[in-house]
Amino acid sequence: MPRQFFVGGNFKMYVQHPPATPRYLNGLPFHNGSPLDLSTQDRTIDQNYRNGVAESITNIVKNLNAAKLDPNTEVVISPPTLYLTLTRSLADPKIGVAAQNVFDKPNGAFTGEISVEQLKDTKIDWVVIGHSERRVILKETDEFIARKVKSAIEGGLSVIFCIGETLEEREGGKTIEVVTRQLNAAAKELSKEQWAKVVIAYEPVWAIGTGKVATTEQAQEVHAAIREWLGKTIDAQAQDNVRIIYGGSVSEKNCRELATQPDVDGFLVGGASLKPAFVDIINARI
Ligand SMILES: O=C[C@H](O)COP(=O)(O)O
Repeated sequence: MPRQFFVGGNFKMYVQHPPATPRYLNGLPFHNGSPLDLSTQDRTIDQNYRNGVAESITNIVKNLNAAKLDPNTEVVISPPTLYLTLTRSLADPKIGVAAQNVFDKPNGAFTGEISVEQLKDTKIDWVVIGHSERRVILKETDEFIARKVKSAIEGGLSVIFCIGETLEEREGGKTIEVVTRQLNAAAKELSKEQWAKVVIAYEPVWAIGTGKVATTEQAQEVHAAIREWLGKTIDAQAQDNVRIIYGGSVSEKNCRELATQPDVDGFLVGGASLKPAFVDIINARI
């Protein structure tokens, strides 16, 4: 059976439409691990904040509910934690909702964390784990991420498991080595059957939020290598069935060509998922 096309929308911590260039850390523009020149700051973020985050998320979800979406595409949106229940209550039941993070422990004194059970209790069925913004900025390790993937699946969640190399690693010819290391960490924790609950998101860090999308050839090459890894390390069923989606500056302009690649089973969209053009990306195959 062909793999169902999958499009995830990661709203990150954006308050509405993302700024053209930077994201912010400690009040400073921050971009893929490097501070940015303050003169590039896009001040629309401040204006958007005054619109109200709940209001903007409500509008995004209502637009999606009203849009004509490809019925063959699975759609999952991922708002900031505070807005998960609002999003779940508003979104059409056929649209999935994902948390952007979860902790690996089931219960206890872990200030600021959220558990798998708490997500399930609020009808959240998906979680994004291993995003490079958490790997790079918050220093999450392969092993910690793998434990979170395991806890999430054992608790009944499905996982969008993000992997990908930095620019330095790509330029050093280490892309496959890096994604293999990230995948191997998860393989140590998961049973073969548990891979059925995983969507792998290949997101080259140098393409995230930069406007620099991987070429179709670059994306296909890494996706094919991941699929080969699934066959060799997990089993033939995982190789055939696990969806491998691409993330990194996906837009309504580049999605159609990327979607023609045999091993690109969909997208994880950041900035563009907050814009009306997200519908075009969901409909990339029609
Ligand atoms: O989770 C989504 C990815 O980080 C891609 O973000 P982006 O589409 O803003 O480049």
